Amino acid sequence: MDIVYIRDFKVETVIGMFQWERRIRQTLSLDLEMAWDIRPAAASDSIEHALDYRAVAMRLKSHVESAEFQLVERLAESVWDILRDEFHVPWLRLRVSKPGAVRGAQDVGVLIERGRRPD
Ligand SMILES: Nc1nc2c(c(=O)[nH]1)N=C([C@H](O)[C@@H](O)CO)CN2
Repeated sequence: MDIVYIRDFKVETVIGMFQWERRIRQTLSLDLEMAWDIRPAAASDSIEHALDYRAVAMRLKSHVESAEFQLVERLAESVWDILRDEFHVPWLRLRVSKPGAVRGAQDVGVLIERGRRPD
């Protein structure tokens, strides 16, 4: 199985369950691993056959910046919905990190795997 990835993708959004968090924007970091057979793109050398990581990043930036979720869980699932439905990604591993949310920890968050992992 091949992977197209985006690492430490920082996006600002309203996120959190506390009142003070509803009034500010916080920076999240997303790490994505998306299953994709890269051989057709390698053979054709054409973006048409590739999972365009720039297009994915731009779509997710727009989505996350305009979202106002309380939980990182909800945000993670919404990212999977977009990748599955709009980009036809068959399998995703996604880490959503919220830096500085817990004193003493570098970051906290969720790590999910969704979809069917191709062989
Ligand atoms: N499993 C989760 N736990 C917590 C979340 C969350 O999104 N998922 N969020 C918070 C607060 O918003 C926190 O980030 C503020 O410091 C607490 N626990």
